[in-house]
Amino acid sequence: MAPHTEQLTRPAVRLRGLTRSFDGRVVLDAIDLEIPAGQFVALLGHSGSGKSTLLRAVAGLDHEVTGSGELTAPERVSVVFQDSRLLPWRRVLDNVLLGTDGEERGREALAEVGLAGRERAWPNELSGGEAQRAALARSLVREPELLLADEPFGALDALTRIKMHALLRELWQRHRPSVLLVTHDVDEAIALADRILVLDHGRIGLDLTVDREVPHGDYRARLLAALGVTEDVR
Ligand SMILES: Nc1ncnc2c1ncn2[C@@H]1O[C@H](COP(=O)(O)OP(=O)(O)OP(=O)(O)O)[C@@H](O)[C@H]1O
Repeated sequence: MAPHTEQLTRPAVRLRGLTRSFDGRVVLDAIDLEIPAGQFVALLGHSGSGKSTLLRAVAGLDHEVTGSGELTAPERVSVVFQDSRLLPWRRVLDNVLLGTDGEERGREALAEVGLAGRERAWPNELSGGEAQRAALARSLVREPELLLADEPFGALDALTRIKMHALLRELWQRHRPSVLLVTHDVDEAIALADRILVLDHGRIGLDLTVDREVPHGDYRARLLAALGVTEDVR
């Protein structure tokens, strides 16, 4: 394969045999995974199934991961968490720019997330949804090849969450990073992702490609079944 073609088709993330144990308890059990460049992947699983552990490993935040194989991730990675993690003593624009230069790009990123005019606000003057918008702007400014998001909308009310879904999907379409989104929410996963993984007993139990033409309900039933949840309460 020509080097150029190889670069275009090389996966953004590649895990081979990724294993993680805590006190002898295996949480990630020899996981193999490839995420192509530009793909939007959601990671579902029960509480405690290891979703955050997997995300932290890919982010390079876990230095104790042992694997029989490899863990490859792009150089430019941004991480968004459930709380915005804005520094309270810096204004919104300064938070967005932290560790970078290019004020103009910071202003543009704030405008992209609907926060034009709030550059000089303090983080405690923002609502929860606005703070998460600022966190998205901070991640965008770094033009990440990979965006890792750990329950980024988990603390938001239902209406704000719907707006944030639309925003994230729009930003992804414009910038096309690969995305790995950790979520508990089956509907969020279907609304946003092109591929949904279910983590179960340390392994990827289901790897589902989402076709936007197929009704959401079809995926919902399969995902709930994979998660061992039944909706029939009669
Ligand atoms: N630093 C740690 N030390 C010990 N055990 C840990 C540590 N981090 C995670 N674990 C354990 O690993 C398992 C997976 O945790 P993880 O946070 O990855 O789950 P999760 O799927 O993200 O859960 P949730 O959906 O509740 O956030 C849990 O049993 C947790 O207690």
